[in-house]
Amino acid sequence: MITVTEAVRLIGENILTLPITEVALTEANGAVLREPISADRDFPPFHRVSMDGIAIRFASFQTGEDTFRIEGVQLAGAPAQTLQQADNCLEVMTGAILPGNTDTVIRYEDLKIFERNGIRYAHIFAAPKGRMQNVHQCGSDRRASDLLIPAGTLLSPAEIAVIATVGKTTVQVSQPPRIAIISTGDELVEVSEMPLPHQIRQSNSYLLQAALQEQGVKAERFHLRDDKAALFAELKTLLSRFDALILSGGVSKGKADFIPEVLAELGVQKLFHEVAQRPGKPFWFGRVPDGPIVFALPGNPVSTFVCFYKYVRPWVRASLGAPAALVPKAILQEETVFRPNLTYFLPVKVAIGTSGMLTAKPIHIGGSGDFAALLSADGFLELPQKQSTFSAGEVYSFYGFRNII
Ligand SMILES: Nc1nc2c(c(=O)[nH]1)N[C@H]1C(S)=C(S)[C@@H](COP(=O)(O)OP(=O)(O)OC[C@H]3O[C@@H](n4cnc5c(N)ncnc54)[C@H](O)[C@@H]3O)O[C@H]1N2
Ligand code: MOO
Ligand SMILES: [Mg+2]
Repeated sequence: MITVTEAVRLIGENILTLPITEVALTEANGAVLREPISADRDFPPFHRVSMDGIAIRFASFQTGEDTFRIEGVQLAGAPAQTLQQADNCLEVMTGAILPGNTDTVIRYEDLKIFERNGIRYAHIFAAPKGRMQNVHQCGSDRRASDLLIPAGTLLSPAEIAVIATVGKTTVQVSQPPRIAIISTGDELVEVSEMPLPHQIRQSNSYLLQAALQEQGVKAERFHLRDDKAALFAELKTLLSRFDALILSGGVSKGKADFIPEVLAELGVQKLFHEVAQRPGKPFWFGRVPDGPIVFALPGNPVSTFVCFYKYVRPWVRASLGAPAALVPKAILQEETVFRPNLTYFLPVKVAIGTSGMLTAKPIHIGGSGDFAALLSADGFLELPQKQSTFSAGEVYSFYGFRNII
């Protein structure tokens, strides 16, 4: 049996190198960028008016002028006009290009427009502070050809907006790994079926599929019976078709727990079996040398859940080439005692305390088969192996499974 730290290390040594694929920008959110994105033009690409009002020449104001005849209107999206007479003005709108021969914008709030003899004037009553007031100057944010987004960035709406503005309709990203999710067990029937008294509907593969979907991976689901020959034949095919298999069930000590044996016969090299943790102790991990990775997770649903969030999710991110996710700490709210010499993943409900830190309230569950209890939880606190009493106020790593922050 190995420690949680050791398991994390061994998994970290078996990260996939995924090919690059080109996707539509509209499909790229959440993907990992595999090309650098540079500015095609200056940001902003022209002197951009940033307030609705009038544009003048500052020099005219400095000569004592405070009332300007309005020559016309410069709207956003219209080519630049040029002020004809130095002591006149043009009305300008936010987003418009600054008209030629002007260098200062005064907001409508700081002036009054009046009409005399059919001619419109703007009288300003708040002095402009200087040249280029209310002008977002060409190139002041970024310069053409500046690197904007390095390869390896996990794309969020902020990056999508910038990629759009540089004119890319498609973008190179990591191709998601091909993953097969395989539930095993003769007691399991499909969701659409009516289970007999000794059967249950299988849920783990749906849990895993949904959790992978959140990582941008569309995994295929399979179900296999507890039959050694069938497991051998089916897993053989799946190993040839996928980059990784995520199995659930059949890895403990039962008479029908054939998975470790069958994987060994198929040439999957065991990297570890059994991790000093609860839940999830019987976790098996291995790899076909230079080939697919196999996560064989314990079948109890809470164990499958914990192993996914602690081990599989970070592995998917690393394989995609994304930086590791931040693991926040949360303040334990109630004393918790756990004596076995194992790391304990405690289901908790989190909130934000008065200090702004996450607080974690333990959720009591009826063992690792009680996955309905997770409906009240937000994630797990990792309580270290070396300790057995965990006092209220102590701070531990939190692995969340809800989009709440
Ligand atoms: N003698 C021992 N027995 C067990 C040990 C042990 O150390 N010694 N470990 C226990 C622990 S801890 C766990 S966790 C389970 C792991 O069992 P397996 O990985 O072999 O999984 P199964 O036996 O196939 O199933 C366990 C349990 O989970 C249910 N299950 C399985 N797959 C699904 C699914 N897709 N959806 C919903 N539920 C599923 C299954 O029906 C069983 O109830 O072993 C303990 N035993
Ligand atoms: O560790 Mo098992 O994973 O308790 O249910
Ligand atoms: Mg079993």
